[in-house]
This record gives sequence, C-alpha cells and structure tokens, in this order.
Amino acid sequence: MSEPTARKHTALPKARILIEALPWLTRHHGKTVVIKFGGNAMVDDELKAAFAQDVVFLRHAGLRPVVVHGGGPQISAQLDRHGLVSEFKAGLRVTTDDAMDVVRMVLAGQVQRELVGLLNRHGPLAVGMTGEDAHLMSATKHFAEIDGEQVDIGRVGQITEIDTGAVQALLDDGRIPVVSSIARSADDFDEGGQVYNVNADTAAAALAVALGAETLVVLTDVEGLYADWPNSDDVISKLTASQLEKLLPELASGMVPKMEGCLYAVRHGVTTARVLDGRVPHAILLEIFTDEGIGTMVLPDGTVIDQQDKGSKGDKGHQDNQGDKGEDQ
Ligand SMILES: Nc1ncnc2c1ncn2[C@@H]1O[C@H](COP(=O)(O)OP(=O)(O)O)[C@@H](O)[C@H]1O
Ligand SMILES: CC(=O)N[C@@H](CCC(=O)OP(=O)(O)O)C(=O)O
Repeated sequence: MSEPTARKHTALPKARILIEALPWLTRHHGKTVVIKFGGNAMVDDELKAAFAQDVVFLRHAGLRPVVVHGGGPQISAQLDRHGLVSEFKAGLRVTTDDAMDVVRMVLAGQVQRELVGLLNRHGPLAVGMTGEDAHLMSATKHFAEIDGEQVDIGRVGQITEIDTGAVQALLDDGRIPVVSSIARSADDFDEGGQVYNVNADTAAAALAVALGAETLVVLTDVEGLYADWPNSDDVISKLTASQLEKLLPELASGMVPKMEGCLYAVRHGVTTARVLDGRVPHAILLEIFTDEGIGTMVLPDGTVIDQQDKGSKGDKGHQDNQGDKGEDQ
C-alpha cells in the first residue's frame, strides 16, 4: 500500500519544475527569440548538443527561435592552417580578401553545418543560411574608429539593410533558421558585389531588431558582464540601456560588440537582451523558463519591474546595477 505514496512524493520536485515554467511558457509563447551562439561558447560536443536541445525545446514550447552563430576561434584556427595571421582592431578581425574566403568557408561551411546537423537530430527543423541568402543582410564597408581615426580593416561589413522575408517564412513554417554573419553589398555595381565579414554579435542584434524579436540572448564564455573586468568576477545581473551606455567606453575586446549589440537591440524595440554563460549546460532553458535568473540582463530605460523579475533575485556574486525599477513586460 505504501508504494504509490512513495512514488507520488518523488515525482513532486519534477512537477514543481514544470509548474515553475508555466508563467514563462505563457509569457514567451509565440515570441521570437534571437540566440547568438559565440564561437568561444562552442567548447565541447556535450555543450553543443545541450544547446541544440534547448533551441529545439524553445521551438516545441511555441517560441520562434532564430540562431545566429559566431566562430571567431574556429576562423583563427583555419587562418593559421593557411599560414594567415589573425589581427583584430577595435574588436573586429582585419579581413583581407584571402582571409574573407576562409571566414566564409568556416562560418557557412563548417560551424553553421555542424549546428544545423545537431538541431536536425531532433527532426527536420533547422535551415542554414548566410546574410547573402534572399538579401537577408546587406552591408557596406565598415571602417574601425581608433583614436578618432577611421582605419581600413578590409572586408568588414556594416549592415545597412535587413530583409527578413526568408527568415519569417521559415519561422512561419516551424523551422529554425541558423544564420552565418556574412553580408553582401547592397549595390553590386558600385561595390563590385563584395561579400563582407560581419561581427556575429552585431548581426544578431540587427536581426533581432528587424524581426521585432522579444528577446536577444547572447551565449558566450563568461558568466555575464563583469563590473570590473579583469579585476573582479562580480557579474552585473541587470542594467538599463542608459547605465550600459555609460559603461561602454570602459569595456574591452569581445564584450564591446556584444554590449553595443544589446544596447542597440533594447533601444530599438527588443524587450530584453541577455548575456549568458554558454559553458553552463542548458543555460537558455534556465534563463527563459525558470525563476533562476543567470547572466546579465539589459532592459530598456523606464520599464517597470515586477516581483517575477529574475535579475532582482540577487544571486551570489551578482551585482544589481539597476537604478530605476525596470521589467520586460
Ligand atoms: N567587462 C567584461 N565582462 C566580461 N567579459 C569581458 C569584459 N571585457 C572583456 N571581456 C572579454 O570578452 C570575452 C567575450 O567575447 P568574445 O571572446 O568575443 O566571445 P564570443 O566568441 O562568445 O563572441 C570574454 O571571454 C572576456 O575575455
Ligand atoms: C568582423 C569580425 O570580427 N567578424 C568575426 C565573425 C565571427 C564572430 O563574430 O565570431 P564570435 O562571435 O565567435 O566572436 C570574425 O571574423 O571573427
């Protein structure tokens, strides 16, 4: 007689986890979420497989996930094999014509293919594309600004236009678009039909805005935005657009395009931008479907926080940098 009772009790914690997800499922249902998977977060096969499970889970939970992937370390390794050096200026790769061929090959032919394969283990869901496909991303040449000077960094692009038609069609069809951050010049005659290397954080933010996404999630290889990097590992759990804008000049290396992208996103209609630790298995599910806020959340100015706000939980080691009470409703 005691057996059924014992079973009931052991099942309870699992049921609680599902029930905890209920308000978040309701809130995010039907919403578009753009997920940037950074090259540095793609550290091992188990994590990549867990990432794919999370994205497929989002899709089956009724969200509309779009993946934009990076691949900086993978490009650097391939350039090295070709005897080409990797040089970065203002956080962007100096991209010669020879390097551009390698960038395109690695992003579209290697990293994107691998992610599409992992997602499609779960069904015929993922479709890979680059910004070149169906005019998704048009760009013009980008010059890096260093000490007030415009510096030529080769075939690096700045997105000028996004045509979301193909991505929307895929989402409407229940697919998961997987996008490589390569763009083509808008005017083939003037610019010789160049393809450009676009930073993947910048591309993800621009796509999130163009799609009217609710959320931009950026997965990287740190816990979030550190308040005083590299001196301390206090993570800023949440901050407003204005607070982030003030911090931007102090940021370094890969965090610059990431946080600029988050700022651009929340200033142009995306409800929240989150930087998460891609080394934590299932970081996306934890962030989106549980009360356990992780990483850094950027909110638009002047929004109102409710009791469910994850950032306000003040996880150990996290620093609440929120001035006004904001929430992403
Ligand atoms: N304030 C900061 N907080 C966290 N990381 C920072 C900060 N400033 C610089 N970084 C660096 O930025 C890196 C993340 O950017 P990046 O290497 O481009 O990653 P990804 O491949 O995910 O785009 C971190 O590993 C860290 O070395
Ligand atoms: C212009 C520029 O820097 N492009 C990046 C594109 C890949 C990228 O952004 O990858 P992560 O997200 O892994 O850093 C590069 O060539 O490394």
